[in-house]
Amino acid sequence: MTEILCTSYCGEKSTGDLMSRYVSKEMGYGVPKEGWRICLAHEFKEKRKPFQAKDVSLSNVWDHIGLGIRYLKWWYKKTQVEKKAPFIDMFGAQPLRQIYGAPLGGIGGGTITRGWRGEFCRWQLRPGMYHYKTVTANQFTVCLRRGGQTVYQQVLSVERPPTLQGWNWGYCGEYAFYHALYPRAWTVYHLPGQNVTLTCRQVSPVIPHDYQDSSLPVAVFVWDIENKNDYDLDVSIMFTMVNGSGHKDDKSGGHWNEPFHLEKEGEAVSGVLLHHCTTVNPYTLCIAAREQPDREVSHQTAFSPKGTCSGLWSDLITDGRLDSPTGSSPPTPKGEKVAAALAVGCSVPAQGHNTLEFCLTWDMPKITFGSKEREHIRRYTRYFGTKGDASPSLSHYALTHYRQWEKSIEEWQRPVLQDRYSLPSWYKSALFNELYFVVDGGTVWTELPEDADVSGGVRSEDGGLPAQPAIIKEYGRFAYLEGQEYRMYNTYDVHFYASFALIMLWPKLALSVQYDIAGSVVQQDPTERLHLMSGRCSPVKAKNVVPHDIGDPDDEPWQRVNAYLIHDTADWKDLNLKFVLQVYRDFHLTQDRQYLRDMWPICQAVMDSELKFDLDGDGLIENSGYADQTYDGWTVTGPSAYCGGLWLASLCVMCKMARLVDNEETNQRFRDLLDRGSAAFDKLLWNGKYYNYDSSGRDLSNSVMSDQCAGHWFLRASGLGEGEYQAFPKEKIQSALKSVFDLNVMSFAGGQMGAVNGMRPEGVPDRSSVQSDEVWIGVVYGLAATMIHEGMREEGMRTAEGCYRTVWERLGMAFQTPEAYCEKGIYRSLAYMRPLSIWAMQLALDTSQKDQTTSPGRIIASMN
Ligand SMILES: CC(C)CCC[C@@H](C)[C@H]1CC[C@H]2[C@@H]3CC=C4C[C@@H](O[C@@H]5O[C@H](CO)[C@@H](O)[C@H](O)[C@H]5O)CC[C@]4(C)[C@H]3CC[C@]12C
Repeated sequence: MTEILCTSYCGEKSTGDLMSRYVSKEMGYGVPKEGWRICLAHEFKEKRKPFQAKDVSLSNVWDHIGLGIRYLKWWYKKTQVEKKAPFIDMFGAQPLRQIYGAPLGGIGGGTITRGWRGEFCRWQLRPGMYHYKTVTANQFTVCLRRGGQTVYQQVLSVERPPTLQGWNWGYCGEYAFYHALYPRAWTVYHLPGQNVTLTCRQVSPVIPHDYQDSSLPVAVFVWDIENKNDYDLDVSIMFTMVNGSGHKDDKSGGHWNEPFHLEKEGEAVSGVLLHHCTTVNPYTLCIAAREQPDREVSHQTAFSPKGTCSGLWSDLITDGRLDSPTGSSPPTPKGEKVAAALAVGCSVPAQGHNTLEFCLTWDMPKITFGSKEREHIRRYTRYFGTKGDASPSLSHYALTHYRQWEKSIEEWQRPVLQDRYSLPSWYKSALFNELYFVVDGGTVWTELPEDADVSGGVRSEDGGLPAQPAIIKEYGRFAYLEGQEYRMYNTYDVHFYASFALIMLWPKLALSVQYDIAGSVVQQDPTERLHLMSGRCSPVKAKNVVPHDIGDPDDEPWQRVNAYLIHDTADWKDLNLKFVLQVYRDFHLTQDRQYLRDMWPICQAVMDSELKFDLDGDGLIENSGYADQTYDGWTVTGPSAYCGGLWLASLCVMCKMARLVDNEETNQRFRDLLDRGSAAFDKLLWNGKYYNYDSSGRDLSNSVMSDQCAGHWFLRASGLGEGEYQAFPKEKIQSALKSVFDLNVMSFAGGQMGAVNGMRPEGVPDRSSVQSDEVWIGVVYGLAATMIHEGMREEGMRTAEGCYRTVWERLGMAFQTPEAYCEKGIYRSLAYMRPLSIWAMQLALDTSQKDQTTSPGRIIASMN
């Protein structure tokens, strides 16, 4: 135990590494202690590559040749014939860019990610479709004036781009650092030789349990200026923004800019609207500032962001303000781009401080997905309308409400940051910063159309789902991608892990997702299609099974589910069980009885479907000899620790739910299955130390799987796992977790990289498949949560710490945590959903701290 604590302590130094090039002593204005901090001059030494076909080991090539050929044919048809983007592009994986910081914007209105060096570099305005492009002209520039003379003017960027040569680039990164504690981030710039420190605080309205402001496509930038000189200064900050996102559409012509001023309720804002007039999904960007008597706001409606761009530079340098012409700019001719600038100035007394406030908003109220079949209305339109004229009022609202947002954010984060359970620093950063994916997961949050019928008019015999569930009507529809590179919405086997963030922070959205999945369970799509792994054709969606995902944003999500076509997931063993387990966990945490009543028939239906996987009738399901579960590249045969464990846990919660709905007969039926299934599980899989990977009897069936206790994890997260609702003997779970800690964690990569998915008992990673020697960060956080539930808190923290430090401090993958990495060289699928499971650790910590008598509903309420 001592050793664990020591390593953990020493590990804290890693943050120091990210700051080793920082030369200033200034620590900025109001920057919190906890979070992810990096000097703008930092360079990550290790440069990893995305997993490619060439990385498949020789021993695994044979198993994948068929898939490889079929994928290639499918890819060719998709990209060259249909001219569409494949949902997974094996030949177009994003190279690793070690640049990302916290995204801007609330949930589901589109996102613009800024890099930690300040660049505007990752765009998701078209719903679910990412576009990675740094727009050079999008910058903040500072102008310092003393006694009516400009003494310093600098673009706050360390870049020295080949364009815009009339601007003063190349700010020295050693004088600045970035600090992220999502949903806020700070950049502290000390201005060398000027005795001035600027702190830019970036605030997005991502507020737990708030279903209004959290939907707004806005972000605020608050600039705190500290003047440590003995003389007064006039300071202006200029915000420049191109009309567009660095996409080729920016030059398609017809875009125009327009200055505006809006005054209401005694508060005024002004700025520039940048109308982006594309035929599909048009939008308006807006840069704005709060007007105050002692602040001067000025603008440049339009400038061309090419050439040297010296005009704008001299405009500002002359008097610290911009020309401020009236009237709109003409529409851009084809081939030309346009940009706008907004400057705000104030005086900062000697040894004093002052503040400037800007915001960025984008208004794309109506969206169509790739198929363009239907129009969807974004959630925020409920409050700001669908006309596309909301930017001024969005800006006004953001600039007059951001303080309240910050208050709520601080109240929510305080108990964790204040170290209630002596939590380590890295964990506080991980917990909040990993939350970026709820917003930057290609997330859409829409209104349910009046004519929509979630259950497709299909009712099960004993009642079934309402056509328009009240939760979806009131709280809208929510979808987030499996990953920015794995473009499928609400991938359910993965959401199982990630769902902890939603159920703990926005429980209504978690339930809304469940209603959509339940609606899809009762539907079918008999269209036959080829599945790439098996090479066989089968229907797109079978009835009474949980879908893999609810569709591809480049097609028509919700309407056409199961974009994933590698396997026929109607035959997957984990999806149905993951639905049942989530239903009960959600009920336990929300105490929503209507939800339980609505989901109960669906749970029964999917459990009945699942029962067909118990071919020998021993009460335990069998895997089918291929990768028929979330580890979709790792073959599993016969009863297995992972799916068998999920099955037993599901039987257990079915008993519990049967009791709650007063259905004794069903309780008995599942109790009988549970008794027989547990005995079979024990007999077939327990080896005295841990549960074997599977019971195939292959050489590798006794591999140690890091995720072998997933079923038990969910029982514990649901307040079960003991007494009447115990599916696994306590001592066996503890022994299994200890084996995983000793082997998958401590015997892998020096105990510094989390838990490898599969480990051989002799201490070498299981290399029998393309996924067994990977580390899945989201699985590791779930494993850590299980350890915490079982009283192995030090081990859990140590396990999770390895992943955080690897991803955020060593590999430069901040705000793009991947699905997987291997010990050396490669990673797979950047910006992935599963790591949101870190919130399961928080639930475990909360649960283990709370008095046994505390009602579960209060765990969520206390996060509120
Ligand atoms: C003949 C060549 C030398 C060999 C070529 C082989 C390649 C074409 C394949 C080798 C490995 C395959 C990939 C393995 C994993 C994948 C992940 C999967 O999607 C999601 O994965 C999650 C697990 O990470 C899972 O939980 C989710 O449910 C899935 O939606 C999609 C396929 C693939 C990328 C797979 C593709 C083909 C190979 C690269």
